[in-house]
Amino acid sequence: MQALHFGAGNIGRGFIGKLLSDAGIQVTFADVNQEIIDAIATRHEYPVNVVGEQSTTEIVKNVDGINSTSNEVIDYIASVDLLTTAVGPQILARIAPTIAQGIIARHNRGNSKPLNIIACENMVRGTSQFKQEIFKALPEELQQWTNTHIGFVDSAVDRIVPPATSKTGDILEVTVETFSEWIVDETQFVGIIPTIKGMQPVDNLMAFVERKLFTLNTGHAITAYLGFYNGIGTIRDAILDERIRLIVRGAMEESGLVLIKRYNFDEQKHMAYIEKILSRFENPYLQDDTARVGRQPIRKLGADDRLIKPLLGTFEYQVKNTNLLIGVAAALNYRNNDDEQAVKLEKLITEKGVKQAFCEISGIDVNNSIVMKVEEIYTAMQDHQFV
Ligand SMILES: NC(=O)c1ccc[n+]([C@@H]2O[C@H](COP(=O)([O-])OP(=O)(O)OC[C@H]3O[C@@H](n4cnc5c(N)ncnc54)[C@H](O)[C@@H]3O)[C@@H](O)[C@H]2O)c1
Ligand SMILES: O=P(O)(O)OC[C@@H](O)[C@@H](O)[C@H](O)[C@H](O)CO
Repeated sequence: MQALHFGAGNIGRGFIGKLLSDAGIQVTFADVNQEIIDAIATRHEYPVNVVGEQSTTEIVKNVDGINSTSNEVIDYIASVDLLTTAVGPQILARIAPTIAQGIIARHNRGNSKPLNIIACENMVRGTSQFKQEIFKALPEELQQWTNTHIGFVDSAVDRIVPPATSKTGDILEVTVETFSEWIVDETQFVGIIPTIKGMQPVDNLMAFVERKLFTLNTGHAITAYLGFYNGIGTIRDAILDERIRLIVRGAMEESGLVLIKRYNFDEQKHMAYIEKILSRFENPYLQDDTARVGRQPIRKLGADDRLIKPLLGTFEYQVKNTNLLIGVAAALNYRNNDDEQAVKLEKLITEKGVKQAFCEISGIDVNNSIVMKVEEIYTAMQDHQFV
């Protein structure tokens, strides 16, 4: 089996590429970072440090690399069996026209073998959104053929992989936590579902996507924003601060009650899931900066993302939301001149006021009672009358 993976970054090398390669699949990475691609194409292998109480270094072998803007990519798409991505949600629309060209080439070459596409991004049904972008660039007469021969498989991915500095200066070396979870929607594959150790097919993906995004990522983001607010640089140090931990746990419990009601999760198991996540944030073997986890605050304040979607759920199911509201206000308080979206957020708040800025970003109606509460907490934080 052959796979083309877009994005040779942390998750690409440290998680998805590794699982595929471990399963005996020939993986080619496509990336815009020429230095990384050259290194992969020259060495055909790289080390992954799996760190925890028992740390190991594993070598991912038999991999290749190509520049994602080269024409060669089209040939790959025309022939591979699996196409995966871990590029970031904002990049999917950018690479969609290339995928469409590859599909056209696949069709024109008479390749009717199944191809499955899986976007491994922190998004709700990211592959389905990717499909829409790909279809915008496909001629109408090819759409039916594409629906028959190509599976667009949604997934949930969970493994904390921050950028790490290699002691030997190896630009391909990546450091990952021991935990990993890759869940895919078994109902969306075309052809036989490949057996890949560590990839779990399920028939109720939405429950898994929301459980992960609205627990781990909700808690992670709030840890990052409250950490930043308190001048703390790493997720571990932030979550070890008792005041922050209380709010983060509280926010995960609030979103948890929504999830329990929505998906009928077992309450005890869900609370254990939250505790496990808190211990993962504390991982002493990883250095994860609050700036990485807080990156792109406008995306994170979006209607379908980790802060607003669970907050709206608390109204739907009539559960408490004090801590989620603090998380949202902390996100609005995030300032980082190295983060394009943080700069844009600050500008929007300065120009329009926090209320208007928040409503524009989150899609929440200005008359919704949430808005006033968020504004109150935001202002208290601005006046340093907060944790
Ligand atoms: N790092 C984590 O802990 C983690 C865990 C789960 C999910 N994710 C998700 O995985 C995705 C990737 O995150 P990451 O942390 O690996 O980011 P990253 O920045 O380390 O990797 C992204 C890679 O995509 C490449 N890229 C950018 N534009 C491209 C293009 N046009 N074509 C090909 N490659 C391109 C970049 O050069 C980079 O190598 C995100 O959606 C993130 O939310 C990350
Ligand atoms: O990648 P983002 O920006 O959507 O979110 C930042 C982190 O919360 C995220 O990368 C986690 O580390 C990851 O989702 C763990 O599985």
